[in-house]
Amino acid sequence: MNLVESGLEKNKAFQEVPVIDLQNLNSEDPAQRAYLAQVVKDACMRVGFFYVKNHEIPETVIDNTFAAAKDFFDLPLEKKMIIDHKRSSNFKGYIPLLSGNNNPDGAGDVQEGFEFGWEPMQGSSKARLEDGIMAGANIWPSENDVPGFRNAALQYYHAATTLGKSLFPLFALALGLPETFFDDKTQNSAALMKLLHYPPQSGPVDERTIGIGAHTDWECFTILWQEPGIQALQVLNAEHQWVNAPPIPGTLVINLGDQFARWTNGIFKSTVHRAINRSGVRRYSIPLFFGADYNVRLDPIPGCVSTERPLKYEIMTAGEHVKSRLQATYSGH
Ligand SMILES: O=C(O)CCC(=O)C(=O)O
Ligand SMILES: [Fe+2]
Repeated sequence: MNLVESGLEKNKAFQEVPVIDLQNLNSEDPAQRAYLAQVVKDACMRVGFFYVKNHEIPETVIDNTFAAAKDFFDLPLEKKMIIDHKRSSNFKGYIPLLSGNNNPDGAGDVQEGFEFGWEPMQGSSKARLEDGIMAGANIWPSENDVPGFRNAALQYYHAATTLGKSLFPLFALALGLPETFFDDKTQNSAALMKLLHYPPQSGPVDERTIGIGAHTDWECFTILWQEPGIQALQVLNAEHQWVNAPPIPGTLVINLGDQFARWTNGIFKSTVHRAINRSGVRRYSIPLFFGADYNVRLDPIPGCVSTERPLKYEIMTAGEHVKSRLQATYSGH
């Protein structure tokens, strides 16, 4: 069965998000890697979301970043506004409550965030290729206000992008491509990371004003850490039911975004999701959006276009897509 045919077969509504064990991700045995790729392929075509265990981001790195996020969001608003994302190029820095609107029918997301992109660990001299239209330095809160924040956030960023890089060969195998297919398209770790804080919402909640409104992510895939013990994330299935994706201890969520949907002409699903915090307490999450290098054109991958499945998307570069989505989300509403 070719990719288009198996994509059509998978249109049944899922009822839960599968859990995938990454233990054999770097196995020497190609049969083990091929088996893992089959499991991933099913999740990508049917759900667009899966949990991963044995992801190898150390627990201490997660704990330190979680603690740093809490310290940052606890700062007085005027300190956070010094690094308002509107002052930076490409929306780096602090994103105040209600300033983003992921769902165009919504009235603003009930979350505040801090967003940044690649930079070397302090002390490293590693250089980077040009980011073109997505270029822009990170802006950080002062070290006096949140000691250790920058270092903790960068540790997590580098651990998560290492995980992200190691997933591309698996996605390539899942698409029937050589494992190295994405190597030259993902040299730069074009990944944006966000720390998010969702205040609780109680009583009758207006569907237009929730933690993060219904949306798809924009890059190839997202690596999402959710605070343990708090249900908030929901994923939309083909029957328009919201399926809960609660945090599962020891796992991260991986969800596909628009760049993979565009590259595969919709065979890999960029699934709609949202988050609502009705837990009564604050909730934190950490998404890292891992994309193709910003100058890469998202031409459809061989085998994903046919007469029954004509090209669905206008072709653009990865950076053009991310930039246009950022502008739409933060342009005021
Ligand atoms: O906080 C979450 O669980 C989801 C966040 C999300 O979907 C996003 O930032 O794109
Ligand atoms: Fe998302």
